[in-house]
Amino acid sequence: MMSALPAEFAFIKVGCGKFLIGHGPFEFCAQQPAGQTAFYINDFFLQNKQPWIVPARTEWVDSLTELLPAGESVKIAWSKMEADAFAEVFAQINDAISVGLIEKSVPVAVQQGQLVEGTVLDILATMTELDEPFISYGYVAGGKGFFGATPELLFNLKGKVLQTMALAGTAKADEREVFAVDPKEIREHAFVAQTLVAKLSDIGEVEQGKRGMMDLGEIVHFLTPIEVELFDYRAVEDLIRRLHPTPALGPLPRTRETMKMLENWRSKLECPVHFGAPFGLAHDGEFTCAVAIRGVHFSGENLSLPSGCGVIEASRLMNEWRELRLKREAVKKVFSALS
Ligand SMILES: C=C(O[C@H]1C=CC=C(C(=O)O)[C@@H]1O)C(=O)O
Repeated sequence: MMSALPAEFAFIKVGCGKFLIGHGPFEFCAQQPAGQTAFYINDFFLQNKQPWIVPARTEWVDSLTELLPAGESVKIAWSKMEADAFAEVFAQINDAISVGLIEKSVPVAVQQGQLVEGTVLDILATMTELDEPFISYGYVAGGKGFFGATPELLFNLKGKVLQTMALAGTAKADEREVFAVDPKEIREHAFVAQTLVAKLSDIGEVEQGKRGMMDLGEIVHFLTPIEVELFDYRAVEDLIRRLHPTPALGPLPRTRETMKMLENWRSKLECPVHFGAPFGLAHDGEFTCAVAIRGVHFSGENLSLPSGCGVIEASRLMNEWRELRLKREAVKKVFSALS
């Protein structure tokens, strides 16, 4: 029997499937609980010691709205986006690139908002329930949480078969022709694809697909599908640490030092801790892990709408600033109450 969402819940909907809802209270575990349905929810820097979350019970539903209370109207006071802090970080990334410390990093700009009327569940109730290639995800507990619809899969694992993708390079859909031949976008994408292949080549037989385009309506991205036949069975946690963050969300090269730089930039720009983090589900012998982008994060009445952009040597501040807005607008379109 279906029941209203409790104060603590997690959900995921992969592709054209149903929503799996995990109802709290949750049990938090350090290791993947064998043979049980469990969510994997960590922060971006993988600092959560108990990222495995076992719900008290789970249910599959066709639509989330069935579980949500009849929506109240929502009013949000959004702050104006100020470019100063982002411009400063952008300049620091440029400096780090020019002295050869990094080739790429991914700063995040955040629009802050204040919920003046309605609740976060009323926002969730306005979600357009998207199918492939989107993965819808969410986690709410203790008055805090986040939800979104991401186009980015970190990986899917079934037995020894791992599927992943390089997803990077962004344009407005009506600029797809010039995007398709833009050397800066192609290079930015290639960094991600090459890094994924390099990280996977020593643990399996890698098959890299052709670079294509993922069409999300208003936005397009470059997409390279990658499939790997692993030499051995591997723990999910080990694969997450190997792959996350890819240069779609993290620095290239990824070292302790470059991760620290990104941590400083993200905290200066008030990026929510779960933005860009792995969000997974282990169920029925399969593990699916999304990259938690294109969502809204909240704590009480305070909302954050983060978006990130890959910065390489050829990146220009104005273009990146526009891309960040494009990505925010895509989220506002999915959750109409945010706009
Ligand atoms: C970091 C985000 O997008 C990533 C996924 C696709 C394309 C991206 C890009 O072109 O920069 C980003 O790597 C975001 O949506 O906030």
